[in-house]
Amino acid sequence: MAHERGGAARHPPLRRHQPPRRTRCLASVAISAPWIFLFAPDMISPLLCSSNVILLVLTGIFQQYWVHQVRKVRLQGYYVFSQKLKHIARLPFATIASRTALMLLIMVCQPLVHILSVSLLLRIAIVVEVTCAGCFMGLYIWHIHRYNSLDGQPDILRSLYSALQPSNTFEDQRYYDARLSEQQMALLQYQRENIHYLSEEVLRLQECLSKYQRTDAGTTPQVDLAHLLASRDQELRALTAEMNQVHSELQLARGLIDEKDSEIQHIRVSNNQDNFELWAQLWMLQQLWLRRYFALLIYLKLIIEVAENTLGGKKVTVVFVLGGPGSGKGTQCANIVEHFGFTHLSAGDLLRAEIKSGSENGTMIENMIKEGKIVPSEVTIKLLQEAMIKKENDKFLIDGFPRNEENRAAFENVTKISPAFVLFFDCSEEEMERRLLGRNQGRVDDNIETIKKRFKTFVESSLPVIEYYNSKDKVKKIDAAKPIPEVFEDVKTIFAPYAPKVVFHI
Ligand SMILES: Nc1ncnc2c1ncn2[C@@H]1O[C@H](COP(=O)(O)OP(=O)(O)OP(=O)(O)O)[C@@H](O)[C@H]1O
Ligand SMILES: Nc1ccn([C@@H]2O[C@H](COP(=O)(O)O)[C@@H](O)[C@H]2O)c(=O)n1
Repeated sequence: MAHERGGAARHPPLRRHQPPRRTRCLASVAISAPWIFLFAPDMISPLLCSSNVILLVLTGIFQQYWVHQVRKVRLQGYYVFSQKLKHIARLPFATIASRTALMLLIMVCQPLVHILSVSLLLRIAIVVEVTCAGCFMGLYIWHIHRYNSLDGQPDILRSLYSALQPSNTFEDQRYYDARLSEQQMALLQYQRENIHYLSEEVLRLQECLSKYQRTDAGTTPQVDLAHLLASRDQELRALTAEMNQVHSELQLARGLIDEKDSEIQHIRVSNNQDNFELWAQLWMLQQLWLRRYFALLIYLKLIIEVAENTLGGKKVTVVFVLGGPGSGKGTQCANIVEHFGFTHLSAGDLLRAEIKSGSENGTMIENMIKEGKIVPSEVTIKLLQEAMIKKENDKFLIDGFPRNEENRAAFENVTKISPAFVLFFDCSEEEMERRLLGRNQGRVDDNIETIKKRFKTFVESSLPVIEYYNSKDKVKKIDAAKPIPEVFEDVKTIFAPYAPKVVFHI
């Protein structure tokens, strides 16, 4: 962006303007009039006055042309510079107008003027007038020359926002109070269009959000989970496609501007002003696309934010609790629930409940558990999603999940939920084995044969998942070999940010 603008700024389209030859001729005639008309002294004063009036008219026309040029400088985005030029462009006309008025006054007051002859006074007036006008013209030409060698960037954006900026100095105040140029107005118009566009997008977003809202006061949301997730995925895909399209259109616009930049360089030599207009249009077009592009990026960010870590219309916090079998995950989760208000979802418990419910997957799950193997992800994820939706809470401890890479990837893909962190209970196999054999809860997998298989599965499949989250700096490791209360002290430190807020009742 800066490149394009800079490029354009390096090749300003204005050319240096000389005062028309006619004006110069008239000025010389006016200066030499008193001497030309020596043979007819009575003619000098009226002739001087009339030539001055003609000069005034011509300067007026010439001023119009300059003002038009200044407008082009402003349109190009050099607002401050055009403000300076605007005043200078008016000075020659103002000088000639005031001198003409003075000359006419001298003529009218002729009988009262005794100090110097009228003719001499007129000559002095015209010399001063021509000198001043010449100086101002020179100043204008010098400024134009400076402008043509200008390497800065247009200050249009500064002037556009100037009205919104607080100002301290008087100069600033004058600058801010200056009337908005047409270019500024155009940019404001584009901003308005963009705001309109954004508000439409916000409405669309709100519509999307309403789908996630609960429809009754009960605990069960009236929304089909699969449909909800599918439509969210579709929205994301559509938006990404739209953004890609806008991006390619933006590239196209940039390409065109680059092309026109080189043309403008050529035009600068040939003094063709038409393509400058084209450049201005392209610059505006690029601005439009850029604004649209950024608006889309913001929109995309919003959508992603909405899509991520959302379930049944609510933002959820998920903590994965991992560790070897018997490391004490379930024991500590119960404490966390009590102290920090989380909902505990044990993948193993959900699978065991599924067996008990007599579901068609029951036998398969039971066999997998007996073998210490990991049940296919879709079964476990479905159970977890259902459990999460059923609960009112928005803070979940997911215990014993993800157990392998497939579990992890599938959960993130399907739910778009990533854990706030992973709580890892680190314990030796000897200690875990001792605890499992002493658990005495009648579990089919708490026998030495299955325990050995479960340890193997943990090392081969679950540890890589912990490694994965560790590489993302998400693992909080706990020494789980310590006694239960000591382990919980460490756990408490980690969960301190999730402590329920103390409410003071008056
Ligand atoms: N820090 C500890 N010190 C001693 N015993 C513990 C400790 N933590 C838990 N235990 C005991 O070890 C046994 C297993 O604990 P727990 O069920 O919490 O482990 P787990 O990690 O959830 O196991 P699994 O993965 O098999 O479900 C329980 O009998 C429990 O009372
Ligand atoms: N994500 C999971 C979690 C558990 N399993 C199976 O359940 C068994 C018991 O799990 P615990 O967490 O209670 O120890 C486990 O050995 C697995 O067979 C699973 O498949 N997937």
